[in-house]
Amino acid sequence: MEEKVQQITAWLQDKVKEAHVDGLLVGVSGGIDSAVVANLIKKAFPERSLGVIMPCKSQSEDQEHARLVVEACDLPALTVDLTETHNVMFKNIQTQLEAAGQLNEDQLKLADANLRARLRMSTLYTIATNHKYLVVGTDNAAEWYTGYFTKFGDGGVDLVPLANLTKGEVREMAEYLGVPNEVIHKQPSAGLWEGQTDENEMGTSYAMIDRHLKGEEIPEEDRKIIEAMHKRSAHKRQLPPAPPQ
Ligand SMILES: Nc1ncnc2c1ncn2[C@@H]1O[C@H](COP(=O)(O)OP(=O)(O)OC[C@H]2O[C@@H]([n+]3cccc(C(=O)O)c3)[C@H](O)[C@@H]2O)[C@@H](O)[C@H]1O
Ligand SMILES: Nc1ncnc2c1ncn2[C@@H]1O[C@H](COP(=O)(O)OP(=O)(O)OP(=O)(O)O)[C@@H](O)[C@H]1O
Ligand SMILES: [Mg+2]
Repeated sequence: MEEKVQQITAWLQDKVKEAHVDGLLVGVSGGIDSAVVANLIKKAFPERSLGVIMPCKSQSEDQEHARLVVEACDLPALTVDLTETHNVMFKNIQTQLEAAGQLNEDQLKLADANLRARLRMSTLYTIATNHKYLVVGTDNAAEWYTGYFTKFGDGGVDLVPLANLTKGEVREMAEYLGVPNEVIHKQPSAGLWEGQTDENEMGTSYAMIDRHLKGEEIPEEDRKIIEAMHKRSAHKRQLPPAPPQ
């Protein structure tokens, strides 16, 4: 882990130099992935890194955990509450759809959730522009492979330092970096709706995805779910297609 942390830290420093920017920032949710990235950007740029905490109807426990994370690694942090912004924007869109007779109730929860992720992205880029920093993403190999992120939301970032680490390796790195225990041991959740956990929504577990990524045998049912997610999300890992010339 020591070597991996050093490699990623050096890579972050190279990327900032190449981009001629001044530093790095990350959205800190109170979950393990952003906790690890918070520690890595602080190591890479002790004086030029920032955490942004963006509650959006979030559970207060998550906010507490986010604070614990930034305090434990001494990362300066800003809090931007997006609850009101989200309410106003989502209600406005919903009203127009309703008036036009086009509202699809079945998609409401997902649309609401993805808007939160995209408001966070917009907030991070606004702050990044202000500071001349890059936006650092938190997707790990399991999320990247399955496309378990919002396109142009939490997937809309400049660098993805954990993209080659399985969820298990992220956990190991979190332990090595001294991420608070309560953050390491809670259920992974995107916090997109009440009671949501990643594993409930996906219908498989990070342990299974990790094993599949390492080339190990897993039950056929899990393999099918994972491969279907991978195929369905191919567009998220590519640039938007344009017609041939
Ligand atoms: N073939 C294709 N070619 C080009 N574009 C295509 C496309 N198929 C869909 N699209 C576009 O992509 C959109 C669907 O993708 P997207 O908007 O991402 O939405 P979608 O993949 O449906 O939902 C996002 C998923 O990521 C999860 N998530 C989100 C945020 C954070 C986390 C977390 O772990 O923290 C997890 C969330 O719970 C949900 O399951 C469609 O609305 C359409 O615009
Ligand atoms: N309330 C929030 N404040 C700031 N950033 C957030 C918030 N919610 C989500 N994010 C950003 O979106 C990313 C994606 O969320 P995701 O749930 O995958 O990661 P995590 O919360 O760090 O870890 P876990 O998967 O274990 O919950 C977060 O890592 C973080 O960068
Ligand atoms: Mg989370």
